[in-house]
Amino acid sequence: MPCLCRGFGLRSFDSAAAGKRPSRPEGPRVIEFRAVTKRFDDGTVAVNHLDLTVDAGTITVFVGPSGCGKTTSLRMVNRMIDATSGTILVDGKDVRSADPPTLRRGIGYVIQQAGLFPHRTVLDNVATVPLLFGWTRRKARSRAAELLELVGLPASLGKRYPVQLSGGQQQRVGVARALAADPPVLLMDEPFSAVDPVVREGLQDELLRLQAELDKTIVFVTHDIDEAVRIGEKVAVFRQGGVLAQYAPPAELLARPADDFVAHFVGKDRGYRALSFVDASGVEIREVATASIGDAVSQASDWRLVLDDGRQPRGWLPAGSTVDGQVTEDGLEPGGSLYTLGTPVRGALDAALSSPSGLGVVVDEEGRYAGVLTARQVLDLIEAQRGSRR
Ligand SMILES: Nc1ncnc2c1ncn2[C@@H]1O[C@H](COP(=O)(O)OP(=O)(O)OP(=O)(O)O)[C@@H](O)[C@H]1O
Repeated sequence: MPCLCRGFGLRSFDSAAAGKRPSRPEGPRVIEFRAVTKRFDDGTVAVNHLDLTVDAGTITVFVGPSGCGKTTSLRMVNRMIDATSGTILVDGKDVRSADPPTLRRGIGYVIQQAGLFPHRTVLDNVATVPLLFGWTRRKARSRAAELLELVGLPASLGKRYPVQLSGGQQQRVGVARALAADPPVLLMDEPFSAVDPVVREGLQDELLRLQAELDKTIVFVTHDIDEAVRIGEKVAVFRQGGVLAQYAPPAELLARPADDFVAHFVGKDRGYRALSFVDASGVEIREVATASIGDAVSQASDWRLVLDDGRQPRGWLPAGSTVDGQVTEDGLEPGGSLYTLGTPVRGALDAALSSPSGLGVVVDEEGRYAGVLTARQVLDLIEAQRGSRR
């Protein structure tokens, strides 16, 4: 998908709104929690002495079991909840020194099930904040249309009401609405938890793509560790009582959990999942005999990979099989997963293990055959990398 955000970044928004609100720094902002505690009136300690720095321009994920203080921590940043003690700084400024509406103008907020206004069209939902800033209706709607495009929604959906959208589409609208003021900080509270796993993965990819273009400081709350390690550059694992158990990049969390609680929380197959963060560029791929649909192959003495006209893999011709005449789709065994060059080693291992020939098929970014590799090669690489870390 082409970059759709060019030309309507912060500057264009500010200039269009010139005179309507004070200017503010442009870059992403750092968020610091310093000894932050939240005790509710009934005595519940939701967050207990939290010390944590969210780096500017990163996606940081708060994860942990239900009731461990993730949402409370998030809401203290935009002062929907005030801390009992300690300090939260956004770009070095104590959030308590800002009045909440002004503070929230620089902090987008996305919640589960999008929280859209049901009686407003999709376009008007997204245009809400620009209208609050005093833009004309026409200009606000045109900005909203740009944002819908940015989050991958067709313009035709703008006229619908939220109830007429799928869950995934509603979430995209929620993200578009939160981006409308081009805030440097984005808080996202379980934004994708109400949609099915496939849609959810698409939304996660979309968020990563958006972030690569927009460079926000994003704090993302989830109770799903897989989501956390997929999108987080750093992950904060909370335990009951609002205590921070570990704060680390995903690879470190999986490889070196701080204690039994974190080890249990990140899951029993964490060793395998950690392979998502291991570079596979050291694996040497090799050639294998190939054929095309329609080729005449009298006797296949070894596994042969069958490619289509565009050199994309179609399946395997089993070793020892005798083929009379041409290679046809019917004579093929379905291939395993494909490993795309330049992606993590987990995909390479999966390609080898899922291939009927035992040879994992490697493709380039366009999906064209590039070579094959074995599980043994991948395991040797993993061992070598472990050895070099010791
Ligand atoms: N207004 C309140 N008054 C009293 N206790 C509260 C209040 N809001 C939240 N809590 C309690 O604070 C603790 C932390 O709640 P919080 O919503 O931050 O957890 P969470 O980790 O986001 O949970 P979940 O994953 O279930 O959303 C919980 O024990 C909750 O019951």
